[in-house]
This record gives sequence, structure tokens and C-alpha cells, in this order.
Amino acid sequence: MDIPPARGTGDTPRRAEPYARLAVIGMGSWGTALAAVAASAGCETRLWGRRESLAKAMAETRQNPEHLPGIDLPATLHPTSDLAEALDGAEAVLLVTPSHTLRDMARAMKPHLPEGIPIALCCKGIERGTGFLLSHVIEDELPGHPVGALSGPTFAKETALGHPTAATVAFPFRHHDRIAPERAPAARLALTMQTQNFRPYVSDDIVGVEVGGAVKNVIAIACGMMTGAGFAENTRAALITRGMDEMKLLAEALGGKRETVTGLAGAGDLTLTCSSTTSRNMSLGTQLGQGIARDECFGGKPTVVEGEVNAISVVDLARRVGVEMPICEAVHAILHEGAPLAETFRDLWARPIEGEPRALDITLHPHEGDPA
Ligand SMILES: NC(=O)C1=CN([C@@H]2O[C@H](COP(=O)(O)OP(=O)(O)OC[C@H]3O[C@@H](n4cnc5c(N)ncnc54)[C@H](OP(=O)(O)O)[C@@H]3O)[C@@H](O)[C@H]2O)C=CC1
Ligand SMILES: O=C(CO)COP(=O)(O)O
Repeated sequence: MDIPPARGTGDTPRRAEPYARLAVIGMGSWGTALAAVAASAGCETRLWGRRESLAKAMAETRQNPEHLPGIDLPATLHPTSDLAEALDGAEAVLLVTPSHTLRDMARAMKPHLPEGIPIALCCKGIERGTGFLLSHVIEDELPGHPVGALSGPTFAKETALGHPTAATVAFPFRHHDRIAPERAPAARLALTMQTQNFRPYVSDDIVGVEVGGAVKNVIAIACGMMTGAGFAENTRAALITRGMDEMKLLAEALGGKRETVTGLAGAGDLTLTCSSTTSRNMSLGTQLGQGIARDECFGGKPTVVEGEVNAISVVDLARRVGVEMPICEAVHAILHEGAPLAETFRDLWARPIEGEPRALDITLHPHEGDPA
């Protein structure tokens, strides 16, 4: 695809139009960071949160004292707790509330949404119960809106502080997007979000991007569990690599592309999340691996850990489409079926030998009498 030139690059004619007005829905750390990026890129940005007190505090202090304390936000960023105001005149929406809230959020937005504007999902997950990708939830609730995703290795705090960061913006390409790619929502949103430090890439593989974001959180919990249990780099590298294999098989089974899984929203985010104590998913796993009870993790403070509930939905979806995901199954069993952590990981390592790649279709069981 011919990616349009960035806004303001010398004498090159600007062929793609960034969106002039954006609504960012979700005043948590990631919604706030994304809104700050868009506002500093020159886009008129409204940031919606459900609590009026927080929106007011943000308007007064130009900081998000609860979710990104100490970080100054652009003065042009407009926080509000009024959904109609946030969506009024918006040309595109970034949806950044936790995945379990998505269907309700879509229903709440519906009466206020300008017709046909694109919606980009910035949350990561699969719907529990239906096994739907989040884009399918939006298609269900808000037909007539192009649905895409913005995802990648992007910790909110670093993004808001202006650390160089890259992400993927993916929308399925329609026929006319191929003829005039500069008018495709992915291209326009990428331009809207581009700053000196935030570098978006354009993709048409929404499935690959969504699967990457949902699965990496479950694998990060596995990495944390093994780290907390006292294991180190070999184990983590094995989990990341084999986790990427699980991600790839699920993405391909759903029509996603292998290249996306090796890109920013797959391998990039998996590596970031599985390598850092900043990650809430990795941290939850680490605490559980250390023997801390679930209720006492994060000092007892409620914390968004998408991989915890998504272990259920990822495993459910994988079973429905006949994809084996042994690491995700192990995390699911420990978190939701009371399986003992040490034994579950021991069993994971003792599974019959397989081919790499699994398409090699080799299964070697231990000799009889061999230690299991
Ligand atoms: N933080 C990060 O680095 C990144 C996060 N993400 C993804 O972004 C999504 C949001 O996470 P993040 O911003 O980190 O979360 P935070 O924990 O920072 O904040 C959660 C936000 O969700 C709001 N919220 C919770 N429940 C509801 C609800 N029922 N209706 C509406 N709003 C609700 C909270 O509102 P309140 O404050 O009123 O409780 C708060 O604004 C997740 O899917 C996460 O995986 C993706 C990339 C990076
Ligand atoms: O998705 C993220 C970074 O890309 C954030 O990961 P955590 O939710 O594990 O903190």
C-alpha cells in the first residue's frame, strides 16, 4: 500500500487528511495517553471519562491525578464526563475502556455517534461468553461504522512522557480504500496520531492485531508466574516464543496474517509485556507465582488485568476453532480452575514432544517407564 506522506513534510503534497476532531472514550491511563498524543499532534481532542470529579480535576490541573499522576497534558485536550459532548462533531473515535465494558459502552455511545464515523479499539481482549473479537462486538452494536484497532508495545506512561513509541493502526480495507488508500480510516487515523515521538504504522489485518493484543496478556501472566516461582531467562524466552506460536495459530485460524503476529501488535507487544514489571499482567503472574493470594495482589487495589478474564475467552475461542494453546490453557487452569501452579507448569513442560513448527505434525510420547 502507498502510505501517504506525513503531515508537513517539506514540499511533498499532503494527500491524506488527518481527522480534525477526535473523541477518546476512557479516561484511564491509556485513554489519557492517547488523547495527549492526538492533542499534541494538533487534533481537537475530547477525552471522556465516567466520573465528573475526575474530568473536572483534569480540566483544572492539566493532569490525570489518578491514572497518570505527575504528567502534564496538552492544554488543548478537553476532558469531559458528558458522552454527548465528547462525541459531538467527532470524525473518529478511539475506544479505550477495559474490554469487559465494551458492549455497554457501544450501547451508551450509539445515540450520540455521528453517522458512519470510524471506531478504533484501543483495548485488548475477546468477549467472554460469545468468543467474539471486540471488533465483532462493535459491528454487532454499531453497524455502519468502520471498525479498526490501534495496538502495539505501548505502556501508557512512557507514551504520555513522549518516549519514542510505535503502534499499528489496522482497519479492514474496503474496495475503495485500495483505490484511494489516503482516504482509508487506517491511513487517516495514523496521520492524526503521528507526532515526533509516536509513530503509527498502517495495516489492514484487524484480526491479527486483535488476536495479538488479547493473547499476549495471557502469555505475560504465564511469564510472570514462572518468574515469581523463581525461574529466569530461559523459561521466559521459551514462553514468549511458544506463546507467539499459539498467537499465530489462533490468528491464522480466524483469518489473520502471520506477518501481523510478528509485527508491533504481536511480537512487539508480547515482548514488551513479558519483559517488564511495569506490565500489570506480568505483575499479577509474578505475585501469584510468589504465592501471594489473588485478593492481596497489587496491595488489594482493583487493577485492570485484561489477561485474567481473557484467559477464559481466549481458551474458549481457541477450543471453538480447534486450536491447541497449551500455555493459555495452563494459565486458565491455574487462574480459574484452581489448578496448582507448580504442577501445571511441570505438566506443560512434560507434554509430548512436538514439531517446530507444529505443522510438522510430529508427536513423540515418552518411552514407557521414562520419568514423566
Ligand atoms: N495502560 C497501558 O499501558 C495500556 C492499556 N491498554 C488497554 O487499554 C484498556 C484500558 O486500560 P487502561 O487505560 O490501562 O486502564 P486503567 O486502569 O488505567 O483505567 C481504567 C479505566 O476504565 C474505566 N472504566 C472501568 N470500568 C468502566 C466501565 N464499566 N465503564 C466505563 N469506564 C470504565 C475507569 O474509570 P474510573 O477511573 O472511573 O474507574 C478508568 O478510566 C485495556 O484494555 C488495556 O489493556 C492498551 C495499551 C497500553
Ligand atoms: O498493553 C500494554 C502495553 O502494550 C499494557 O500491558 P499491561 O496491561 O499488562 O500493563
